[in-house]
Amino acid sequence: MPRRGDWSRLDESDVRVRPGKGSRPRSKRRPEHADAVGAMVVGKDRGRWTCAVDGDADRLVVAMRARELGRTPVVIGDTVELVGDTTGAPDTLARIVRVAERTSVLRRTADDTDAFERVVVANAQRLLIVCALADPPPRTGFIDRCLVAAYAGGLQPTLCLTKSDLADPAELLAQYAELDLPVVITRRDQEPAELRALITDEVSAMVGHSGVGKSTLVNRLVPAADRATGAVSAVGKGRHTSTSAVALPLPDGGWIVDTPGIRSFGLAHITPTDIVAAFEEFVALAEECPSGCGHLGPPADPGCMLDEAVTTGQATPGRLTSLRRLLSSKAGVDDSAPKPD
Ligand SMILES: Nc1nc2c(ncn2[C@@H]2O[C@H](COP(=O)(O)OP(=O)(O)OP(=O)(O)O)[C@@H](O)[C@H]2O)c(=O)[nH]1
Ligand SMILES: [Zn+2]
Repeated sequence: MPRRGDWSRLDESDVRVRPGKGSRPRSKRRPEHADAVGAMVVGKDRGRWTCAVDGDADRLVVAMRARELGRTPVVIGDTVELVGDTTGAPDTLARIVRVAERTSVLRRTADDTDAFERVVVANAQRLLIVCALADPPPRTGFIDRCLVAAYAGGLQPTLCLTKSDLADPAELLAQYAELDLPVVITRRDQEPAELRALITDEVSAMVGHSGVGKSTLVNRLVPAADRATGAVSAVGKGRHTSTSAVALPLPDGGWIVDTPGIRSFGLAHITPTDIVAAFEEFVALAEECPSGCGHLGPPADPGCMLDEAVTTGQATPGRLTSLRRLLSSKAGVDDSAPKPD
């Protein structure tokens, strides 16, 4: 359900996974791959990818990247084609020969040794932003950055507020009321039925600070997590949490992708326009703004037209405040990134 995002500005690595066009002849190997099987990447570990054939969690195959793909990034959630031994029998290894164009991308910020922002999850429909109502206290700065990353990457953001036995959600909810976000509230001692219903049959990526209760939720949602992830990664086992993302199959269909390695999101390439695109009632006015307008309003952007939407009643003041908060979270320094585990 990628509703937003400008796919013409993907990073260099995305370009290569696009289907070839133009006059270059198709690879000679292609007929050989006529029997390739489709699969979804559900795990990644040291040059090996675990793939679910036809998206079936019971048909896991370990694969390597075929040489012809070069260094084409292959990430969790990617739709790939496999050749070779795709039985999934022990000690077999298939080859990934194609990676489909992505419908959404969740990026993390490059670390010090990385020149580029990296896609960590592809094709997820939803970003579950997990935030505890207390212990640790909610950090709206982090939530806002997650929202920006979701809007820009084409994922539907959803707020998942945990530990409702410890604090009342009303105050936090009020801050997000204008965003039309799906919100679910959970607590350890209750079945997360509402959340389960929401994410079944979808691919959801999950993010949140350490200690907010992600593992507690995942164990509730995916009782068989260990079995399904097999050799690739052990998520939900406390301190030994892997730093790479892994997709876990939901019992009634769909996948949840835990992203323990994400400390902050790649927002560097996101423009104010990308964020405004998620706020439909402001889109037309934003086009009348002076070029380069950051849409923050005075004093930063004195010529900004967005206030006009409020004056004319097209938008509520709360929507504009919410939009500008997201715009400044992108512009500002993130002081609320989760610390490494
Ligand atoms: N009171 C209360 N405590 C909870 C709730 N959910 C989780 N906890 C506790 O919060 C602590 C952290 O929960 P985890 O599920 O390990 O949190 P996490 O987000 O997976 O943390 P990392 O593994 O560090 O990323 C544990 O002691 C949980 O028992 C809840 O709804 N209410
Ligand atoms: Zn403007």
